[in-house]
Amino acid sequence: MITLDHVSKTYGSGAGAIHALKPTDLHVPQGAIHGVIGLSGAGKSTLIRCVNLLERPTTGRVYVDGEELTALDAASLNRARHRVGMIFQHFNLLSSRTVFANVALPLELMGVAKREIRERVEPLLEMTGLSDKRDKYPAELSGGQKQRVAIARALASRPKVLLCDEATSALDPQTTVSILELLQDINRKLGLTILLITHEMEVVKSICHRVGLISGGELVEQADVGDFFTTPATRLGRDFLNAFLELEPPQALVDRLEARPGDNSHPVVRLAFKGDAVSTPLISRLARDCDIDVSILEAKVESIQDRTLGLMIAELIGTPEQTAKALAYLDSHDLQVEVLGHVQRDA
Ligand SMILES: Nc1ncnc2c1ncn2[C@@H]1O[C@H](COP(=O)(O)OP(=O)(O)OP(=O)(O)O)[C@@H](O)[C@H]1O
Repeated sequence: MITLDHVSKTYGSGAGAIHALKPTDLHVPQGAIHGVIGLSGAGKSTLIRCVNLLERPTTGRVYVDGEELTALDAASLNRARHRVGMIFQHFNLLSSRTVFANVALPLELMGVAKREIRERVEPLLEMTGLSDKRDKYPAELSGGQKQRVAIARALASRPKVLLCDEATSALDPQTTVSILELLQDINRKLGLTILLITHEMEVVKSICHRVGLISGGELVEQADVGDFFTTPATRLGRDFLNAFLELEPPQALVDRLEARPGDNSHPVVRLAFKGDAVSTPLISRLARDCDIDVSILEAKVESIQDRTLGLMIAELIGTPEQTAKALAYLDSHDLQVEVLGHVQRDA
């Protein structure tokens, strides 16, 4: 439904040029909810704004619903944009128009007759839970209600694709949940394809099917959400996941961690179990088979959509030979092992 073929965006030229988006390929199939996550300045906004050509890409081609937008003249692009709705972090409503009139605006601009506008806007207000707010002005609404108006307005032209630019970043956690549920509902009921950008893992975890991680203007990894939350492929992906899961070793331990093993030190490991490994008594087998002690420092189990993820920070206590055998044992099983460092036993 959305295809980016080597799309890049460079601001400025010469020595001062900013390569906000390096040549990027992306495909979002019909009906999918696809997230793009990244740190501030990574290029998220640039990427999403290239999809509807709010930013004209420097190179590459953009296809939506089988049509190459980058090949269209201004009038055809204007028509094609009706198939691409967009919502923004700060809602972008017209303060002088009521809720009804804000939602009706795109239809007025398309020249739709008044009666038909009414027939199309009323069900959208109902779907977004705004029927009793139809005559209110944006200033009289909460942030969540404003975003609902923006969603209804984006849907007015019956788009095939909805672009969400940090749509929940200005909302409190509870309102965020209700807006994400609305987006999921719309995706299911209307089969609408959604591309969203966010810096919040919670958003990706809640509603996305697939996710891309963007860094320095590059999509550095793309994965199904279940895989991204269990086995991120990049260091940055793991950093996002660890920050989200809040599974960091206690500071007192971090202060004692050394990069290299010492005479009487033991490895401290972070383990991520997924699938069957979560319910396997791996740690007791590890202790038995490798003849070591395992001191569990932190542990938790998370549900990520239909997957279960177990996480643990543990110290492996034994002789260097025993702990080396234990690490090899862990490596040979279906889990992710990261040695965080080594700690002196008697320190
Ligand atoms: N119009 C512009 N002119 C020049 N540089 C720009 C322009 N827009 C964005 N940039 C630069 O491009 C890079 C990517 O910006 P972009 O807004 O896409 O990042 P982002 O991931 O959306 O960040 P944030 O989450 O902070 O909004 C940044 O270095 C930014 O400063």
